[in-house]
Amino acid sequence: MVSKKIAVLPGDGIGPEVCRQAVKVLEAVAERFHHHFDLSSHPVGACAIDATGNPLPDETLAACRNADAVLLGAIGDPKYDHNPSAKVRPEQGLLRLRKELGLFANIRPVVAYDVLLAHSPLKRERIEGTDMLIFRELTGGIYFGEKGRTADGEVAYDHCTYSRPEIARIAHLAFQAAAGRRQHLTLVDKANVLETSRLWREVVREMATQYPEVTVDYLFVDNAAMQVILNPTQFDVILTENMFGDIISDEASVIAGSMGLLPSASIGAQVALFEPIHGSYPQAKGKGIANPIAAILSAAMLLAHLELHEEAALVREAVDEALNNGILTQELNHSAPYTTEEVGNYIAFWVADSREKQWNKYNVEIGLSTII
Ligand SMILES: NC(=O)C1=CN([C@@H]2O[C@H](COP(=O)(O)OP(=O)(O)OC[C@H]3O[C@@H](n4cnc5c(N)ncnc54)[C@H](O)[C@@H]3O)[C@@H](O)[C@H]2O)C=CC1
Ligand SMILES: CC(C)CC(=O)C(=O)O
Ligand SMILES: [Mg+2]
Repeated sequence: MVSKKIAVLPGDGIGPEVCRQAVKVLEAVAERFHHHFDLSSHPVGACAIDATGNPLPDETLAACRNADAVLLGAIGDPKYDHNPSAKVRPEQGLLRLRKELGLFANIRPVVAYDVLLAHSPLKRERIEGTDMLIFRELTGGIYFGEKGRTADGEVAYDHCTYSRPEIARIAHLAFQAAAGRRQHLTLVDKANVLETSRLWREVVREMATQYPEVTVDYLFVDNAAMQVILNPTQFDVILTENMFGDIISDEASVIAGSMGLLPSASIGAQVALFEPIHGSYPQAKGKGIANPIAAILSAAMLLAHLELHEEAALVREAVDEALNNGILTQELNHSAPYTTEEVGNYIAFWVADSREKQWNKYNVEIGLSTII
């Protein structure tokens, strides 16, 4: 039995709906394994602005610092997206949270599920077998550089800066991951144009001598954007800066079949945070159509981070079971879609119950039930 404090930040739009399913699955894990998860909910994003005027209230940040792990839904609201002059924005809450917690590495696994190959608009033979890990730098680059306007408002700027230590710390993680996988790392940059990208290349090239077993490729981001959907099986670990990683990973979700399938882990020096790669998908809010699997797989990554590997494997197994049995939301199951809640219930039930199910199946298969 373990006892863990998990801060839950549902956020905006579909965030609360998908988070609820992930929490249900964590509760099923706690029940199954007799763990104690202290799950507390805190506002971030637009809902936090509405309640307090601050997209990251002090209380929320303190709860995250105090927790063993953080689970986040998504932030963002059209009332800010459609108001470019808004001074306080939901995204500032998430960016500040990442910075305050020192979450410099965002890890986004992308796989092509056999059972969903037909759901991707991409050709089956191109994507079959895809298994890549994207390491996206998360606390630097253009998202965090100085931004502003000239006095007359006619010129705007967003500065992109990277330091050698900022690049080195995530590059080490990516090399280590590659060493434990298929020993292949691709740095995605724009070194033909950007000075920051040239520094990324320099650092990675030097570091490569420390990881002789890892083959390193260098790819310009425009070419990478094409290669990721043209020939994704060539990639093992992709390492890239903040904005390129944001864009490339949304694109890569087409391989899996839906944005609603891709989880992520953000790690750094302190507490780690887990969130789906998608946003608050406001068009779907309250309709019960959002896919909760990205959030549930983020919870599985959270469990693995807490060294609860058997528990994480069970959640992934339950997700596979849902995929294999067509227990899917409408973007993946057009003919007989399940709701967000139904998919969550199926997975949580499977987690809570799977051992008995396997045991019963085992009994029947070897005839134990007739012997005993
Ligand atoms: N980490 C975060 O909290 C993020 C927040 N955002 C914010 O979210 C808001 C909406 O941004 P968008 O650009 O529309 O991106 P989005 O990721 O919310 O939605 C883009 C599209 O992806 C699909 N999608 C997303 N989540 C899905 C799910 N769970 N199930 C099925 N399909 C899903 C839908 O087709 C949707 O139209 C904005 O305010 C934006 O700033 C965007 C990205 C990340
Ligand atoms: C909403 C942004 C701050 C970031 C984003 O799109 C992401 O982290 O995927
Ligand atoms: Mg994004």
